[in-house]
Amino acid sequence: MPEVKEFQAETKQLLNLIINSIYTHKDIFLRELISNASDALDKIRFLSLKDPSILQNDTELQIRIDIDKDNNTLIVEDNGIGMSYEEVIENLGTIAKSGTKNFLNQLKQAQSENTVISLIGQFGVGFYSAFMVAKKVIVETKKWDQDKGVRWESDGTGTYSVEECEKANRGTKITLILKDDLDEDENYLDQYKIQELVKKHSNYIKYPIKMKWEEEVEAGKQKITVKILNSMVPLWNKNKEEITQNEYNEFYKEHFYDWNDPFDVIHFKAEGTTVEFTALLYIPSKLPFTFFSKDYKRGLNLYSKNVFIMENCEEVLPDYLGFVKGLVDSPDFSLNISREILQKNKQLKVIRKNIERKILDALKSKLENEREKYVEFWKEFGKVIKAGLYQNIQEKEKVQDLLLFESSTSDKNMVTLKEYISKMKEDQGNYIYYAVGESKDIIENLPQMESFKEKGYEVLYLTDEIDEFLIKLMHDYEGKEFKSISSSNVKIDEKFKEKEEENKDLLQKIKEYLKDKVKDVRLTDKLKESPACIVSANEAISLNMEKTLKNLEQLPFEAEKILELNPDHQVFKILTDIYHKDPNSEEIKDYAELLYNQSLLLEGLEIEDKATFAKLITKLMIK
Ligand SMILES: Nc1ncnc2c1ncn2[C@@H]1O[C@H](COP(=O)(O)OP(=O)(O)OP(=O)(O)O)[C@@H](O)[C@H]1O
Repeated sequence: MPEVKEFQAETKQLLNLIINSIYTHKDIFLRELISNASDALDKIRFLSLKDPSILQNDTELQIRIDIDKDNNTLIVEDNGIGMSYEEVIENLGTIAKSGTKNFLNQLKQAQSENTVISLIGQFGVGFYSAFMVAKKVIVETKKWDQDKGVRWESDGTGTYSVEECEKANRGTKITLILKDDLDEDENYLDQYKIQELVKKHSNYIKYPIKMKWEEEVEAGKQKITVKILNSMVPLWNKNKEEITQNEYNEFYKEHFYDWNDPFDVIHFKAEGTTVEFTALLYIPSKLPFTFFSKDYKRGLNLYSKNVFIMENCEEVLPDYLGFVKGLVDSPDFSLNISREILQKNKQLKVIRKNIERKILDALKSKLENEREKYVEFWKEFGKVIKAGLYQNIQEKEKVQDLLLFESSTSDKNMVTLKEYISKMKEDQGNYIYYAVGESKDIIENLPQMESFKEKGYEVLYLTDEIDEFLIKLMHDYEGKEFKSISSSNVKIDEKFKEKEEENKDLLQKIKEYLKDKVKDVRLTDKLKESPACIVSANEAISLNMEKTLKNLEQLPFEAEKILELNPDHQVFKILTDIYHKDPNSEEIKDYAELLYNQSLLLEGLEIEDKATFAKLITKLMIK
């Protein structure tokens, strides 16, 4: 006679909730049962390492799934370690986990199904999840060292029965008599559905998961074979030496939905640290087109001993490396890890740190050893890395050496900051000079570039909108300060100070004419060929930043401008002549307008009064 026993009070409550509150996510029951079977196989395999004879003649460790449509049942069976009578009662009648009470209290207060699922996810209901899909569950099990088997049966509503039984083979057979009201997409008697679930959640279980497979070979003729549903050996658990580049690439394309081969593969095992884990990471070669949209999912997939547990876990990947794809497998992850728990998890922080370092090392190595490939990569992902660095400027030290720039002396391989400072001229001072503009061409034609070229100082070309914001935030590299060539206080030579003094009155006059347009009019020694340029009076907001911010409608005011004149230019000489003849000459005003507007044009800025500018040019032409 079977013994009828009550479930422990907590188990009863839990079962009640599972049966009555969960309508979605039911698929995971199969993963839970397969994972338990795999654990049971691990245990017997472990014992057999010491004493192979305990396997007797049942040596192929495996999991079998059987579909019995006639009886509406699904069976998951293993030849693992099995359970004794006491163990069955202990394991399948109670919840031995600490925190059960607290968990159940929270569960009772949960308002929505999502909260219930999330809580259950955190706690892990394992075996009991079978009751999400089954109206009755029968467990027949035989422990490896026992003669008799045990049969356990329950409908999940309060009691279960347990009795000794005859069972030929070692291991556990779980029979689910499926609920009658399952949805159409919950057809667990369909071989394709089961195959899909196994592939999705348990593909890398290391024991074969076998199922009878029916196929129509000819019209009306069925063939039945036994199919192994899972691929078993996860690529990431193989030795690196055994994996070809092609295998790595195929795995990437299959799992991460990319047509292109990855730019780089990083595969490593971390042992001896506080957390043991294996990571297989891919740096794509092309930026996904959804990357900047909210549809793009960052993060790595998590596995625990080959069992898939979560997609796109953001916690293991720093934000600024969000384009990296891949997975992490750690025996330390709980199968039912939830997002809430993840955020507080210390192990994940360790993993994240390790992963970050490996990715940065890989990128650095590409930069050093395969420069051309790295330049290609940079052209795709540079913006992302810069944006990431901008948001986490505290990461500066780690990332700054990965940055590449075009510059006045670089070739197609561009230049790193390290290379820049190694080439600095002795009389250049402590400055890394940069120029901002929409393109290389525009920058090269900036009047301010002239004297830098002459002096042979390298100038970084900042052509991405984010560049100047980033550079300003970085402030310096290895103690060398970033300095814009358009900055109003860049002085290459001090000699011209006297000249400024000599021409004070003229400069004042021009300033009066340009009243609201400029904050100041000065002389500069930055110009060679050009008579004048415009710079920003404010170090914090340059003219280019003004342009960007205006486009984003982020800036309600204009950057204050300074007009700088080249005292060695013919135009300036003419101006001084006019001024000396007649300090109130109208012509000075015309020149002031022309120089100001011409400088705006060269900076790529709008001329405010185009008609007057055109008139002045005409006037000049017929003079
Ligand atoms: N197929 C099986 N073979 C042997 N023992 C099993 C099997 N399935 C379950 N058990 C035993 O029942 C226990 C309870 O299983 P359950 O799935 O509820 O929790 P768990 O596996 O310990 O935890 P979790 O599933 O949350 O990781 C297991 O720890 C195991 O001892």
